[in-house]
Amino acid sequence: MTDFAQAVQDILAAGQRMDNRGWVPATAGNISRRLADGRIAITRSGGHKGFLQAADVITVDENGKPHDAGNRPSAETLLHCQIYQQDPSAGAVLHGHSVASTVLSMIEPTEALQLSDYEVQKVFEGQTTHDATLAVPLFRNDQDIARLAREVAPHFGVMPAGYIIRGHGVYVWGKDMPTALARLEGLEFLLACLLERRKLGV
Ligand SMILES: CSC[C@@H](O)[C@@H](O)C(=O)COP(=O)(O)O
Ligand SMILES: [Zn+2]
Repeated sequence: MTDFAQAVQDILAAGQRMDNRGWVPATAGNISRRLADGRIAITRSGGHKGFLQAADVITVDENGKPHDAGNRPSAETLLHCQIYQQDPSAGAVLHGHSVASTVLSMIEPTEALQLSDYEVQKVFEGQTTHDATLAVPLFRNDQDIARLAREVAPHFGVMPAGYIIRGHGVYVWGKDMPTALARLEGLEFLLACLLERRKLGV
C-alpha cells in the first residue's frame, strides 16, 4: 500500500471515530496526515467527516497549496500546515468541534484552560504525573485563518500538542494518527470532566 493510500485509510477511520464520539457535527472538523515525501494529505472542505470517501482526501504542499488546483482543501488548511512546520515531529493533526471545547472556551475568562489532578493528563508529552498542570491555550475565533495562525505562532514550543479556538473547537496533533487520536480522546475526556465540574459548581 502506498503512503498516500495508508493516509487515506487513517483519515477515514479518524473521521468515523470522531463522528461516533459526537466531535464533528454537521460538516465541522478537519483531519490531516503528513506523508513521508513532505506532502500533506488533508480532508476536502465542506464534507461530513463521519462519511468521508477516499476521494474526499487530497494533497497540499507545506504551504497549503493543493497539488491539483481544482481541489478545495479544508478552509483551515493553514493551521494544519503551521503545526507541521512548527513541530517537525508532528505526523497527524485533528480538529473537532465538541460541546465541551466549545462551551468551556466561551466561558473561560483567562487565556488558558488549566487541567490538573487528572490522571489522563499523561496522554500529553511532559505530563508524567497528575500533579502537573496542563495549560491548554485559548485563542479568539477568527474567520481570517492566516491572522489566527499568527496569534497561535508564539505558543509553539510552550503549549502542549493542542489548543482551543474559542467558541469553535480543538486542534490536537501527534507523531502519527494513533497518537493524535489518543490525545484528542484524552483532551476531550478532560474537557468533559471540567464541564461536569462547572455544572456542579465545584
Ligand atoms: C460546520 S462549519 C465548520 C467550519 O467553518 C470549520 O470550522 C470546520 O471545522 C470545517 O471546515 P472544512 O473547510 O470542512 O475543513
Ligand atoms: Zn472548525
